[in-house]
Amino acid sequence: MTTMPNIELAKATVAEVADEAATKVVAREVNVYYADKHALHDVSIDIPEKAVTAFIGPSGCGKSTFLRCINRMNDTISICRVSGRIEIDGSDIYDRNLDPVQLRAKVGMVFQKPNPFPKSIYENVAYGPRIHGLTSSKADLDEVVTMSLKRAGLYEEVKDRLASPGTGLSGGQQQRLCIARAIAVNPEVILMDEPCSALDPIATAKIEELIDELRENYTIVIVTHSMQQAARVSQRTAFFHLGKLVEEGPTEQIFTAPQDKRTQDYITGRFG
Ligand SMILES: Nc1ncnc2c1ncn2[C@@H]1O[C@H](COP(=O)(O)OP(=O)(O)OP(=O)(O)O)[C@@H](O)[C@H]1O
Repeated sequence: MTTMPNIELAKATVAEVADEAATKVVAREVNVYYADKHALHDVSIDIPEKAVTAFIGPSGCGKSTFLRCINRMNDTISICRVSGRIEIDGSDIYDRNLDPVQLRAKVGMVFQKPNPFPKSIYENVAYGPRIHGLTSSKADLDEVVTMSLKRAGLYEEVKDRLASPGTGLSGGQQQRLCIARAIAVNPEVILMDEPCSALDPIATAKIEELIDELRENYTIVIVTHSMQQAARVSQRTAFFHLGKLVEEGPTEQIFTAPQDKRTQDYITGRFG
């Protein structure tokens, strides 16, 4: 049995959440190239609905590259080429007729560094619903903004200053604003690329709590450098190494009884 010191597992176990959940995202033999560099090799994985899946692994192993495949953010990198198949709810997201802008509303993304628009708190959240035509009146839009800020655990802190700039908030509040912005367009999947790496421990703890709450309504995939964080927030964990998905499974199993020696070496701190 392999154990990490001080590892505290997520409150909801896989048995309670992921095992019973339907599969939301299916990836089969996904390969990614940046020009001639083969960055991701034959990645196949099933990601369960309404659960948190963590991607872990040493720097440069391809975690972010694979995350970006799930909402076609790699399309924006000219030298990047993706092959294989990724389905969400059974539909091919690389279908030529599919509009990537619509896809990215359904599959929202939260980045490493909070990146609010240089606009008011209200406008940061209202922007997406407005451009996607999701609301029919100002009252509707107000309701979506309020609900999104509440779901992101930020409303109480900002309700009296919705017209103030989003960039004036603390780092942790800005990251929750970015989560509210993603939520406002009714996503089904939220991708988070190291969402706490620029935050202090208190702001990090708040985001982790929020991730646990959001799990009830959304499918969440999080890239993290912190194994403790993966253990605390996720029900499933996937370990990547040198562009390959080495092993994935219930988080508890990955951290206590990994099948592959590379996973074992990584989680016990032997490399990475
Ligand atoms: N835009 C890009 N252009 C060229 N190569 C890239 C690009 N993005 C990533 N790569 C390369 O692809 C490989 C995988 O990178 P990726 O950022 O996905 O890894 P990662 O596991 O997320 O790393 P980290 O933990 O350091 O963020 C690396 O070798 C990286 O240098």
